[in-house]
Amino acid sequence: MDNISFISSEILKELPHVLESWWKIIVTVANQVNSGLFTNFVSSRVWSEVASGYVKSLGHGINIYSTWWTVPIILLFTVSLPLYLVHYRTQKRLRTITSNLPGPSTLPILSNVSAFTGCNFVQFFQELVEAINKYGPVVRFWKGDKLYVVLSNAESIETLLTNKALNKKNTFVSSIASSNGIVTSGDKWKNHRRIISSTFNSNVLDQFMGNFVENSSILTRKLKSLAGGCIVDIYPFVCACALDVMCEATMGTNVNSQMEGNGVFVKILLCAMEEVGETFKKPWTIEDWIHYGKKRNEKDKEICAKYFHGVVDKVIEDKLESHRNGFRQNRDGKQVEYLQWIRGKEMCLLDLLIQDAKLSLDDIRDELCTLIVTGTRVTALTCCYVLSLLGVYEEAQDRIFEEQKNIFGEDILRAATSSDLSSMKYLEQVIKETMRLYPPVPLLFREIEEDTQLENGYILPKDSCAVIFSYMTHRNSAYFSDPESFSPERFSGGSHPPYAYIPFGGGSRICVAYKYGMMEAKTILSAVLRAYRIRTPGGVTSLDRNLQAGVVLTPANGFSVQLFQRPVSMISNDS
Ligand code: HEM
Repeated sequence: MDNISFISSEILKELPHVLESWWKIIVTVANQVNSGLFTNFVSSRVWSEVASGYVKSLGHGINIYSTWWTVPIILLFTVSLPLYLVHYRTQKRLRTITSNLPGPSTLPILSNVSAFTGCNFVQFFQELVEAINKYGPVVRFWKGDKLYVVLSNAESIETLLTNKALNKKNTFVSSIASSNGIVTSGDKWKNHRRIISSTFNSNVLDQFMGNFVENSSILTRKLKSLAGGCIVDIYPFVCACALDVMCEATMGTNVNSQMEGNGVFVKILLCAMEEVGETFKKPWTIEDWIHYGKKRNEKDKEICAKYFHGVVDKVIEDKLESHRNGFRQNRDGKQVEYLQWIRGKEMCLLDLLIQDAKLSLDDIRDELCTLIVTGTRVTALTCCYVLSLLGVYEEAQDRIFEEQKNIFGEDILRAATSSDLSSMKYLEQVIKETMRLYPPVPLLFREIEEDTQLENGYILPKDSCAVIFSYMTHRNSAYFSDPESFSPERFSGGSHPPYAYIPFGGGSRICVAYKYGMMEAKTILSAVLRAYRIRTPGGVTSLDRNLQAGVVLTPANGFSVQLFQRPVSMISNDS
């Protein structure tokens, strides 16, 4: 009896709220239908008519009750009331714990989805930035019953990244790379991370120099045809270079994407990168619906994935053959004895993965694909942001060129060595400052598996998801003076709280290849900047206006620069 009276008093208390929120939901859904967003989701003509009828009725004062679809609407309304009350009761604890978290007002059921639906990915990024500016460094968003807390203060980030119990990522899957290996958690992650770390461990990084130098030199030759002042998007060129480097490092095979620029392999890889971004860009809003819409392209994606996996599988099979025969081919094409090789330095990641008896063929292929797709893009983006900024801040570019001349002297054509890279102090500061302003991975996701108290008193409840927004942390004046300005010198010895600067993440899931990534970026940038002067006609505003955040931070309109060949060029004529 008590229960019944409790429920009825709850109903009475909540009734005005339910009525108001139901109406808001109807209006929001109807608007979305009318704007075509739901065309895949709500394909039935009846549904479209129902909802657009509502929109029309709202706008033009049509009497909605006189039309035939009033019956289903009333039915829906009646069903929604008890459903909403059940929802209200199950969410009570969560809502009480999180009631003090700042954030935009929410609609029941639709939560904050409506705040983001309909905006493109650039607008979405701007909305996110504005939310932090408005509500502060901790902002909550609801997507249905799922709570996302966006964090940008160094103290909360430290609490999260250093807590070993909180290292489960929210993963995103593409048709080429699944989320089974290094991006998962638990024992599988530990085992895969151990193997991958040994490949990119700082003691063995020198072995990659040949790979970096060779592919950077191909890049500078490819760019030659673009030099002379025309505006070009350098991203596809740098990406192809990073892809060749990555395939060589992980599989011991160069896929020659730079030399065969129209190759299917590169194109598919670029599509796969976009696809991961697409499914990710609106993580707490409409990704399920985007997935639904994308089902139409499922066949194409399957074909692409099949091709991509076919290339990778072929490389794996060749390697397995060498392992079985006791021989393998070294980089010069010579047959080397297996025992000699096992002690040698030429072990690529694939060799190590094959050696691990626990890994299946699918595991190996998955891991390779994940690394190729992720590692290629972030390194290419880092280089492109640096080049674009140097095209704006020409003094910094001059200073880098001076440094390069001091290191290479007369022999500006010489291949860089790892000791040259260590001497490129100013270039390193420029890369670090660029990654501060444009962190290639701007959002880190962590699934919260236990209630976690932050130092500022807020509680992240179990089953919520923390989103670390490093882009905003890096631009916080509490950690960096004059944070919007480009000032590489700040990395010449200045200090900031450790978790205020996290371009490679932090804690147990810090980037497994960050030293390798820095070396690769330095080698590529050194080669390009010794050969060309860069200018960025649109300035930083064109970059900033078009930023979009997904798995990675990219400008929607690419990286448009002008290249001018330097008088003393390292480019040979045999391109
Ligand atoms: C300069 C370029 C790079 C940047 C800025 C970068 C950034 C990052 C960041 C921020 C994370 C942490 C993600 C998180 O905590 O959720 C990460 C993780 C990771 N990165 Fe990098 N990365 C770079 C280069 C690379 C390269 C070249 C590879 C591949 C060889 C790579 C492989 C990985 C892997 C496998 C992880 C996951 C580690 C784990 O979860 O245990 N990264 N990277």
